[in-house]
Amino acid sequence: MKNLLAPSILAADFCVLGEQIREADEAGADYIHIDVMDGMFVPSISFGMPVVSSIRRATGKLFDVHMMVQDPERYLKDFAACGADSITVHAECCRHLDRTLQEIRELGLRAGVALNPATPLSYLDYVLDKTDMVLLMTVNPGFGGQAFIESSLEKIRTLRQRLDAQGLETDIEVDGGINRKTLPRVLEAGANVIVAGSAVFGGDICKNVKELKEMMK
Ligand SMILES: O=C(CO)[C@H](O)[C@H](O)COP(=O)(O)O
Ligand SMILES: [Fe+2]
Repeated sequence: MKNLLAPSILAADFCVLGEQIREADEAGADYIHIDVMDGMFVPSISFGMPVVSSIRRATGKLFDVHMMVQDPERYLKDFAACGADSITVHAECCRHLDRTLQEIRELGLRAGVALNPATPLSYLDYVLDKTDMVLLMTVNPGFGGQAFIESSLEKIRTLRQRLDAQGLETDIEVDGGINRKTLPRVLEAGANVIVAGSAVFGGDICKNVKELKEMMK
């Protein structure tokens, strides 16, 4: 499977957001990871549709929208209209996960399901055929810059084994605490879409993207 790097703009300098996204794009980022937080499912509030529309002008790279939002089905059409290419919803937030995933695909987007660190993989049992990507949170969602949760490794490994056993090439995305130390470990466990916030935007963006991409070859 192809390994892909998805810099999380939550860690960017919002004063120069477009420029930093362009820098990450030109250095070789594959996706742009966009964390939408509602202050309900997670304590923090980040940004919404107007910001996504604006930054759409900065890059043609795939917009990977991670919705940390209660009842996210309320906003699917809006984010599709703003330029999202992929929408990932938390299983913990959806009363009708199967329907929500279908709606995302009907909008012509890639559909993702996110699981918190404490949420079991069994939440995926009956929706894998409607899921393009599983996002395994490797920190508790809500903030950037947190430490990687070790038990995630076994969860990634188990999920990859289950997908392989079913002949599925579903992407496994990991999000939270990914850096030069944890990256080789999550890749080895079977993750292939790598979100990195502080490890990309904390410091020299171009150098960080290039080094992380090199480690993913
Ligand atoms: O979804 C998220 C937080 O809920 C972010 O994508 C994640 O925290 C990335 O930040 P870092 O790489 O600094 O941990
Ligand atoms: Fe995220």
